[in-house]
This record gives sequence, C-alpha cells and structure tokens, in this order.
Amino acid sequence: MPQLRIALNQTDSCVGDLAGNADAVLRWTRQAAERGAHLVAFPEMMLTGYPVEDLALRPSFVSASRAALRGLAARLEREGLGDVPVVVGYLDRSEAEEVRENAGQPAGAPRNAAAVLHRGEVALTFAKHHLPNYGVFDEFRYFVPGETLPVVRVRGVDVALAICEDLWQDGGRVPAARAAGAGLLLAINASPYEVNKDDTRLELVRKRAQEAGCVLAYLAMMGGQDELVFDGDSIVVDRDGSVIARAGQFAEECLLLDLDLPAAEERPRSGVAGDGLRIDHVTLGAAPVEPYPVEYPGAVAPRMEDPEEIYQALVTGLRAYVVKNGFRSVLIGLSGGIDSSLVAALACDAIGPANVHGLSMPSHYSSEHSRSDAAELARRTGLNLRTVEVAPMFDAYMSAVELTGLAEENLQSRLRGTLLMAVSNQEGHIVLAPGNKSELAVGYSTLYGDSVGAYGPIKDLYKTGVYRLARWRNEAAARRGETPPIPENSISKPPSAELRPGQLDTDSLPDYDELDRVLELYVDRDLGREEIIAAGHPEALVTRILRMVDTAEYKRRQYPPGTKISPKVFGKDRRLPITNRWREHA
Ligand SMILES: Nc1ncnc2c1ncn2[C@@H]1O[C@H](COP(=O)(O)OP(=O)(O)OC[C@H]2O[C@@H]([n+]3cccc(C(=O)O)c3)[C@H](O)[C@@H]2O)[C@@H](O)[C@H]1O
Ligand SMILES: Nc1ncnc2c1ncn2[C@@H]1O[C@H](COP(=O)(O)OP(=O)(O)OP(=O)(O)O)[C@@H](O)[C@H]1O
Ligand SMILES: NC(=O)CC[C@H](N)C(=O)O
Repeated sequence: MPQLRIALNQTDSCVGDLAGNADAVLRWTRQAAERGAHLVAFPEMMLTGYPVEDLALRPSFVSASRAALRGLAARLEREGLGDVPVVVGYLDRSEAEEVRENAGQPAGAPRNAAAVLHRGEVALTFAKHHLPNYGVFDEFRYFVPGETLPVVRVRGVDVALAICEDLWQDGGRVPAARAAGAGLLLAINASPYEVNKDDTRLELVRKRAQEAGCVLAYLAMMGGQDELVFDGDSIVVDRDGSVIARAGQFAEECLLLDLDLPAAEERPRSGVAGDGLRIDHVTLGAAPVEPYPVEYPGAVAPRMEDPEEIYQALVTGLRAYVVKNGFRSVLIGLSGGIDSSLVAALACDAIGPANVHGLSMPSHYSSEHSRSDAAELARRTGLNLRTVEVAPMFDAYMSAVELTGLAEENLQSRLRGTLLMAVSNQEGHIVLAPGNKSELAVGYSTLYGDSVGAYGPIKDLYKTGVYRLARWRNEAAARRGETPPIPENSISKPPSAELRPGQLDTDSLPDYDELDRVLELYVDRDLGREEIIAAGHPEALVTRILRMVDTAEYKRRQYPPGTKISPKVFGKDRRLPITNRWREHA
C-alpha cells in the first residue's frame, strides 16, 4: 500500500490580505515540506480569507485573487517547494471554456474555488459544488457552483477534493469520490463555530467517509472574521468512520499524518462519476522522496468541555476583531456588574491586561459597590482603571434641558457612551459593548448609551450563560492556582442598571432563567406563541416577552457586531424587518 504523508494546515487568514495570506501558505508549506509531507493543504478560501462577502462581486478583487494564486505557485517553485503539491482555497471566476462544459453558468461569475499548485503551475482548479445559502451564508448571491469531481494522483494515490458544504449536503462529490475509486477524500473547510457543532461535524465526517468508501481528511480553518469564529478541530477518519486523528480547538497547527492508502488503478477513471460531476483527473509527477526518520501516526487532541469551549470561542473572536482591525487596546465602561466584568476578563485573556482600559463612571445613583467591585476587578486582572465622575456633566445637562423619567435616566447612560467614545478617539482604544443576548432580545439597553461600541463580545450569550461563563472562568483560575479574575460580589449581587435609586433588572424584566428559556424557543428555534405556551410557559409571560422582542428590532439593528456562538446570532442568522406589524400576540 502506498503511504502518503499529508499536512493539514489548520491556519488563520485575513480577509483581503492576499499578500499576508500567501506568505502564511509559504511559511506553513516550508515547515510541512521539511517534515517530509507529500501533500500539503490549506482551508477554504485561505488566500482571500473567508467569507469575502460582496468583495466577491468586485472584478478587481477576483482578478487580484487569481493573480495572487499564480504568484504563489511561482514563489513556491522559486523557493524550492514546488515538488510538494499544495491545495489552497481562493476566489476565482468561471472561464468561458468551462461555461461550455457546465452549460448555463455565466462566464466571469465568481467561484468559491481551490487549486492544486505544483512545480510552479496551477495544476488543477475546481469550485465548490454545493453552495450554502442559509444562516450566515449567502453563497447563491455570490458564486456559481463547480460541476467537476477533481482528483489528483499523488504518489500513486487518487485524492478526490471537496470544499466544505460539499460534505454537508447529500449527493455530489461524496458519492462521486466513491464512483471515481478515490483512495482519499480531502475536504477543505471554513466552518463557523457554534455550540455543539463539533459533535455534528464529527458525525457528518464519519458518515461521509463511509459513503465515500475511503479515508476522509477534513481540514478546518482557525481564527475569526468579524462575527464568525473558526474553531479548527480538523478531523481524519477511516473508511469505516473511526477517527484516526483530530487537531486541537482554537489553535493554528499542522496536523501531519502518515496514511496507508489504496493504490490507484493504473488507468484513471474518467467520464461522469455520479450526480453529473465530470471527473477532472490530474496525475502529479512525484519527486523522489528520501526515507524519513520520524513517523507521524496521528493523535487525537483532547476536547474542551462546553464552558471552556464557549469561552475560548469568545476570546478568539474578540482577539481576531481587535488585532485584524489594527488595534492594540480596548476600552470598557466598568460598572462592577457581571456583564462588563466578564467582557473585561475576556479582553484580558484575548489581548493581555496591559492593553485593557476600564472606565468607572459613577453618577448620582451609582452604588458604592459599583466602584469597589470595578476596582477589585482591576486589582485581580491587572487591567488599567480610571474614574471619571458623570455627576457634574449630568447636572450641567439637567440645568440646560428639562428631563424627567426615562429621559433623565438614560442621560447618564448616554454621558457614559460619549465619554467612552471621547477617550477612544483620544487614546486609540476601541470600545467594547457589554450587552448580552437577553438584553439585546428584549431591548434592555440605551441607544447611544450603554450600546455604544465597536464590538460586542457577549452579544450572542444569554444572561444565564454570562453567569455560567463567569463562574467557569473563576473556577478555572482557581484550579490553576491563579487569582480568579471576576469579583465574587459581581457574580452574586442582583443585576442592576443603576439609573435610578434602587433599580433592579427584575423591575422591568422577568427572572433571567425564565426569560432565557422563552427566548431560546422564540429567537433560536423560531417557535410561535402558541407552541411556546404549549411547551409549558405562562401565557401572560410569553405575551410580554414576545412583545418586547418584536419591538426591539430597531435597537438590535444599531448594535455593534459581536461574536457568534449560537446557531442564531442576531444579525445575519436572524433577519427581521424593523417596520413590521405582524405580532404573535394579540
Ligand atoms: N421603531 C423604532 N425605530 C427607530 N427608533 C425607535 C423606534 N421605536 C422607538 N425608537 C426610538 O428609541 C428611543 C427609545 O430607546 P432608548 O432611547 O434606548 O430608551 P428606552 O428603550 O426607552 O430605555 C432604555 C431602557 O434600557 C434599560 N437599561 C438596561 C440596562 C442598562 C441600561 C444603561 O443604559 O446602562 C439601560 C433602561 O432601564 C431602560 O428600560 C425612542 O426615544 C425613539 O426615539
Ligand atoms: N458606574 C458605571 N461606570 C462605568 N460604566 C458603567 C456604569 N454603569 C453602567 N455602566 C456601563 O453600562 C453597561 C450596562 O449596564 P448593565 O447594568 O446592563 O451591565 P452590568 O452592570 O455590567 O451588569 P449587570 O446588568 O449584571 O449589573 C455596563 O456594562 C457598563 O459598561
Ligand atoms: N463554508 C461552508 O461551506 C460552511 C457551510 C457548512 N454547513 C458549515 O457550517 O460548516
């Protein structure tokens, strides 16, 4: 049986940074080649970053991506790496020639593509066959599908290739790989993180390997792009579905693996492999390979439990947003409450406490513990804290305009928002918005007040989840013998916006346990009022919560982007009209 040493590079890339991403491909390829790899692979759209959204519609960007691909092939050859085939995702457009073969595709339409680079040339290109068009994906808007089954023969093994969604939908490249007699199916992916999705992916990959009848290598992207986090977790499974190797979560790494694979038939199969996919077969001349001293049998990296996994996803998303947008530091309004404290802990873990700045902004109604808990948080984490009193500004406003009730309450919040933006402008930190998913759902925040900011690290985490993660982070620190970052009082005291004397969240909202249970059904599962009541929730409560959610759409639209961790983040996953007279409730 021929042996193939594959290098699955579970790497990060940055959207639009063609030069930087090409450098990364070169760097990782060199390392893999030095370790004797026969086939090197990178994630979906590695060269352009993923998702490129409407950049796909800009011909200049498509041309630049194609040029970068050719440049990369030439560079690999120049640097002595040309003999190792490299599979890399990029943005392409359909060619006139292919249009004739794939009847109906418009010439020049963008393609979510990948190429095999070898000996200075682009040896083979292909496009994703199944395009995802749900949730955060809009690939029908951008791409035309590929209609081939790409197969490369490397050291006597036929390797069929696929891109992400090609595995998620039935038919297409998976059965075609079997029909073509492939010895390995290599799928390159950019699969956004969601809670429990690692389990779904594992089951999917096992099932598809059995259907394809060969070893399946699932290479995942790692990193973050705007609201999306890519958690890594590349997997290789045998044809019977058993796991051979699994990479770590939330880390860039090369999964290097020796595989014994069936030798390809002498004459490559040709024609249509199934589902109308034409086999596009290329035999790559393999370089003579020196016997290599080390073996790479494959290992399964340990899995994280849920709270740790979610916490790491939030850290990864926040770090990626800050760093990729060219910032070094963040600014947070610190109230001593649980939301801003958790955001501060995440920020300290993402970019280091020296780069985290907190502003305590007490007003007339702020409690003493709002100051002391913020100070304690700073002491525990080492972040930079300063205090700016809001009261004098508030008094100046109140002497200029007559404000009462909510207008007066919200003024404090807006003064804080203005202060945060002023310090951001002055010192160059980006402001983090501390709103959680429960607050966003029911509109429990002040427009241009506590909702100001560039990024919302916990916007997809319900309040009950905020408590869970805060406790987990403190316990994890204690287990390691470190100081737990979040003051115990911030976790145990009742939540309050502190905008009027003695105000508590429970004055305006149901108990968070109850609220979050209903929100999960309405927001995340799209159930209607009757179904939610039938699930055992009191009618009056359901009506009240649904009304709050429905009337807060305008606020959510103005909320900053933030890390997606659920299957339904507010924004791309859940798009509702603002002007909307449909109500579930009477
Ligand atoms: N459909 C629509 N499309 C566009 N705009 C719409 C709108 N409906 C109202 N509006 C506008 O929205 C305004 C009302 O929204 P907004 O000004 O936010 O004020 P509002 O939602 O009335 O009050 C803020 C709420 O957030 C609570 N809260 C909780 C936690 C923390 C904080 C904090 O600030 O620290 C606040 C606070 O206790 C209060 O209940 C209206 O004055 C109107 O101009
Ligand atoms: N005294 C304050 N100093 C600085 N920032 C404040 C102050 N009061 C409120 N804020 C800002 O407004 C945000 C909204 O307050 P909110 O009460 O919703 O959150 P929290 O105080 O962090 O947590 P909790 O809701 O559990 O009390 C805070 O997270 C914080 O960023
Ligand atoms: N990039 C893709 O095609 C991703 C779609 C796929 N269903 C996933 O979430 O993993």
